[in-house]
Amino acid sequence: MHIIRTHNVTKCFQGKEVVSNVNINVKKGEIYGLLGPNGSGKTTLMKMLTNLIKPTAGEIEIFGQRLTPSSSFAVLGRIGSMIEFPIFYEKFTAKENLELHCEYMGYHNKKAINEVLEMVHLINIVNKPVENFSLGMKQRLGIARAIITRPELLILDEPINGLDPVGIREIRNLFKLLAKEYNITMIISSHILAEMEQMADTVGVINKGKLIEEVSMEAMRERNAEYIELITPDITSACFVLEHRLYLQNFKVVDQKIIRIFDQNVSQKEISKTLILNDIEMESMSKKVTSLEEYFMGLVEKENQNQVVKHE
Ligand SMILES: Nc1ncnc2c1ncn2[C@@H]1O[C@H](COP(=O)(O)OP(=O)(O)OP(=O)(O)O)[C@@H](O)[C@H]1O
Repeated sequence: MHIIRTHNVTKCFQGKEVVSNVNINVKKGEIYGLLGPNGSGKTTLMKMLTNLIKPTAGEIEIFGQRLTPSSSFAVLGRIGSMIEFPIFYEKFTAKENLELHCEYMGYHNKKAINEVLEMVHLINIVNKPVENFSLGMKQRLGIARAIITRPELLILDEPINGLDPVGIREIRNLFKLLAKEYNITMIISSHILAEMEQMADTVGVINKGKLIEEVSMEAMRERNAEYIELITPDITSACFVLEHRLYLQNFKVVDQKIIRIFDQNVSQKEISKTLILNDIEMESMSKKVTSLEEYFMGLVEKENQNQVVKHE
């Protein structure tokens, strides 16, 4: 079941498209990572999901219902969000800010405030005015405010901004807990691939307003496997030997001379010995790995090149 689906959602500012025909599909209970460089349209998309701005075209479906200005109140009550930098009443304490939020949301559970402050590790400073908070502390308080009413869906824009490495780890673990124990669906934006890698179940890659890939992390990791690259002028015979002498099944010819072998249970030594025995010439053999980073950079660069070609 999908919690969010967008259908060709588009947003223009002063005639310029900053989000173009985006179709995302967020499944119930998953952490969906919206990954893209700065300025790629992540915040704008999230603002549309939370009804802060209206799409220029396209439709948004949340909890199976079309998002409209009139239907939105009931829907938005089931969503917790933090878009851009969280804003608070600076003179008020963390506790008072959360009390005000609960009042506004009609959520009356006195215990929830301490529980949630504990979850984001702010319990020791509940009575300090927010104006004394660092960016990271405000970010944690923003997360606390987003989760306090136990929403079914969390929409968080760059939530780890301003956190130090320890803070990042704590918040990451909190998100995983919320997804797993409380079955909260989450869409989280970031420009840091490594962060998404450790958290997300599905990743949507956005660049220049366009969604260029939506893929499960599991499928991603499979693509990311190590392989042995073999360069040989005798590709047909080499393939024959790999298949019928070494009984390999998972290899791919990538060009006239190059074979990539993804089978993990064969060594380079074994391959070269068998090729030599079968009189097959070999130019080189090496172990390689495509990192996720390379893969995503490749995607973004390809998209950028396509646009250059289109403009020429
Ligand atoms: N209200 C606005 N009026 C005009 N242009 C806007 C407006 N809001 C955003 N933009 C432009 O839309 C593009 C996408 O911005 P957006 O903030 O959605 O990107 P982002 O991926 O969230 O980036 P960042 O991580 O830097 O916030 C940018 O070029 C930005 O300048």
